[in-house]
Amino acid sequence: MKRSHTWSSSFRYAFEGIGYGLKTQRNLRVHVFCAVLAAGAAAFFHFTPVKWAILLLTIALVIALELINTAIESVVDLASPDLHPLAKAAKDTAAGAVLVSAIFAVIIGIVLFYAPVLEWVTAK
Ligand SMILES: Nc1ncnc2c1ncn2[C@@H]1O[C@H](COP(=O)(O)OP(=O)(O)OP(=O)(O)O)[C@@H](O)[C@H]1O
Repeated sequence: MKRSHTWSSSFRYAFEGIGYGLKTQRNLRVHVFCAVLAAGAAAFFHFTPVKWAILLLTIALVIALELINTAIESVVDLASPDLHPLAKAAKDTAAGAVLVSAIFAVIIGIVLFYAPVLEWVTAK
């Protein structure tokens, strides 16, 4: 395959990868949906720049790990179409990385939103 190293082609391939992930991975679509909801709520509660930074970093981490997980799944399926304990280990640990980030994202979400939601509910 001919390889090109221009900036525009690198971006295009990266966006093709994101598109592939969105098309094939339901979990990635769920993460993106939750990220949009969280960003909307952050705008509603007028998050400070620091809270925005924490929220956006958390969103980026979960989505990036989901994309890496998809990449690992593809490589494993290519390299080991038959069952193999190392193929299982690769897929399961990659999935574990996504799970760890998702669990901590929920905890961070609670920390960030608890006070403003409580204030909003009690002010009504
Ligand atoms: N080649 C393999 N050898 C051994 N175990 C495997 C192999 N492929 C998959 N598995 C096991 O089956 C599980 C499910 O794999 P499967 O390929 O169905 O889904 P996935 O690609 O890991 O995830 P997703 O459903 O998000 O695409 C893996 O987590 C792993 O435990």
